[in-house]
Amino acid sequence: MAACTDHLRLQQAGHCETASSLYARKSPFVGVSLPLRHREANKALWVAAANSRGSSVVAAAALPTPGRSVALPTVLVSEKLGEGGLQLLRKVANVDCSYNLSLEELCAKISLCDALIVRSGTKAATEFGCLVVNAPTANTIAAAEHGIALLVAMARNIPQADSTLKAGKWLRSKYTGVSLVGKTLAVMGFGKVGSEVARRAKGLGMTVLAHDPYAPVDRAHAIGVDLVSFDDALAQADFLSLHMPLTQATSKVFNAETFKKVKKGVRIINVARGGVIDEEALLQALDNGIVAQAALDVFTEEPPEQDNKLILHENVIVTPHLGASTAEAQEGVAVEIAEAVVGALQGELSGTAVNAPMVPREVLAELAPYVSLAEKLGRLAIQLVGGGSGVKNAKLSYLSTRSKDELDTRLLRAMVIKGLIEPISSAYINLVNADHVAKQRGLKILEERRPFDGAPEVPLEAMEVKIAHAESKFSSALSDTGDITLEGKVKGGIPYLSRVGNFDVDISLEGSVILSRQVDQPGMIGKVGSILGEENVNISYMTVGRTGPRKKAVVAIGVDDEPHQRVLQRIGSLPAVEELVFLKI
Ligand SMILES: NC(=O)C1=CN([C@@H]2O[C@H](COP(=O)(O)OP(=O)(O)OC[C@H]3O[C@@H](n4cnc5c(N)ncnc54)[C@H](O)[C@@H]3O)[C@@H](O)[C@H]2O)C=CC1
Ligand SMILES: O=C(O)C(=O)COP(=O)(O)O
Repeated sequence: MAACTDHLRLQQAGHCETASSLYARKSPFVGVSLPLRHREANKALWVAAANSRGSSVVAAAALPTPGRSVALPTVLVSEKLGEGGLQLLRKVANVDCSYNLSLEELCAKISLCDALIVRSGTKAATEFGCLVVNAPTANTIAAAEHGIALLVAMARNIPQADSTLKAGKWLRSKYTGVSLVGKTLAVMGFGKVGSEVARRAKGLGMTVLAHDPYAPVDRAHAIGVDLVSFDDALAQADFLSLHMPLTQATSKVFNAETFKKVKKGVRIINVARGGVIDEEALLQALDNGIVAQAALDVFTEEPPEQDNKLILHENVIVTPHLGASTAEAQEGVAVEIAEAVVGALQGELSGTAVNAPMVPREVLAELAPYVSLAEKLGRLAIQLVGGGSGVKNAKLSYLSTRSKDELDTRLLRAMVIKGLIEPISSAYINLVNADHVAKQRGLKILEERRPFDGAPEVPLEAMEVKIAHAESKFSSALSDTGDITLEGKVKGGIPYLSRVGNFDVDISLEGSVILSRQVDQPGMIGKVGSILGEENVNISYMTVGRTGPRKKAVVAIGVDDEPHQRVLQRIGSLPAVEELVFLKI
């Protein structure tokens, strides 16, 4: 397969990241990962696939930064896209339609563009923080119609009869078919395509069952379909039509064991993904008559080898992944994907993202200051780590009136991870890849909600970030449990640091801050202020958090610029100052 070869070549050339290898089917777009890797870390890239399982990748830089704007974006369309979609794109972007690029050309171009639209199958890019969106609905009917077309064509041997007649043979008895009316069709996967197939099969007078562990019973009943177990579906079906996605759970789910459970002479249609069938096992089942016929639009490897025995089998009819290939579907898909890309380029969140949780726009607006707080807490916490203890566990606590359903913390968690990891790595982190990167680095994130009896319109009263069992270069940041502990709040839309370790503070989280622990005594603020004044460092604020009068105090001094090391040493050498740290916010 060309795509695989290209992928291999990329890997051999050392360009490709394993985790970002893209599921490629008809085209060499596996190479997408290469330019992603070589892009500037924070430059947006969006890739869109104009189909239901393919993908579009959106530089998730746009996600955690509400209101971010992209000036004159360039969209690379590297597979044919309907005119309606192109027109939409041209309104907001430079559109480069380059359909027959070599892998190298594609890679060169992609590094200069903001979005890439392809037709089939990417599912990675997560590692690079690129949001993947797709066009999941516009080809549903086309795929369902193709399923029905294959069902009927298979039952009546139409492809075989057609080709033999064209070869001059008039074979009437050889191609006696089977009737559909009264037969049982089991729809495996009762989603968008499966339910449309079911609807149409009922119109053909078939009894339709469906197996789908996640489908709502009501929706099935509304179409007059019973949901049954996998084994019941196999046991009852005269025809099996496959419409589930290819996942870990469905990979080769139709295998030698499965074929032992089917009615002898069952007929199978697959317009989903080749990988849901163990093709070797199907070939055997066809050879020994367990499966009478198969109609396949999709294959494990696409395009398949020319001598593929399954494809050449006389009881198998095939099409080259044509499920979505109607003029209407392609135009619909073009518009659907173009709208998703336009929205994404304008900083909106896509409703069709496949690799990121979707946060509705109104929720995003409400959470915006907390998003900033979360990142800053993470960023400060990591700067407080010292010694060789490492960072293995971070615990995030949300003090809120809201229940789990009412406060979606995924975005906040992602931003804490961003704050924790970005300062210590070259990773670019956003909502898409935060959990992935944390996991990759062995950083465990625990979340906890603490109920708060306050105004329900405030999403979050306070947020706490703890780095568990870490050594700190500022020991006052450690709570009693030995964790680096920071708590923050949002006041008037502005993020504040409200606690450091056991010390209550009140620090607006902007600029930079010098934290010092000292003995609470008269004259200290003046002394520190004079040093900073002499050194021409502008103070934006100074706050004192103390354990009690004349006991320990943590003084936070907001400064506009990073002071010279000498300045910090001068403050640190004041007799009352016990420890000192400079933190960039
Ligand atoms: N041949 C072609 O050109 C086309 C192929 N497709 C493929 O058809 C398949 C279905 O697409 P849609 O209906 O749009 O997706 P969908 O997401 O709407 O439906 C998939 C259904 O499968 C169900 N499912 C998941 N795991 C399952 C399992 N283990 N057993 C049974 N059901 C399971 C889900 O609950 C869902 O209801 C996909 O694989 C898609 O890629 C879609 C369009 C065109
Ligand atoms: O939408 C899907 O899942 C498809 O398989 C269609 O892919 P295509 O757009 O025909 O490359």
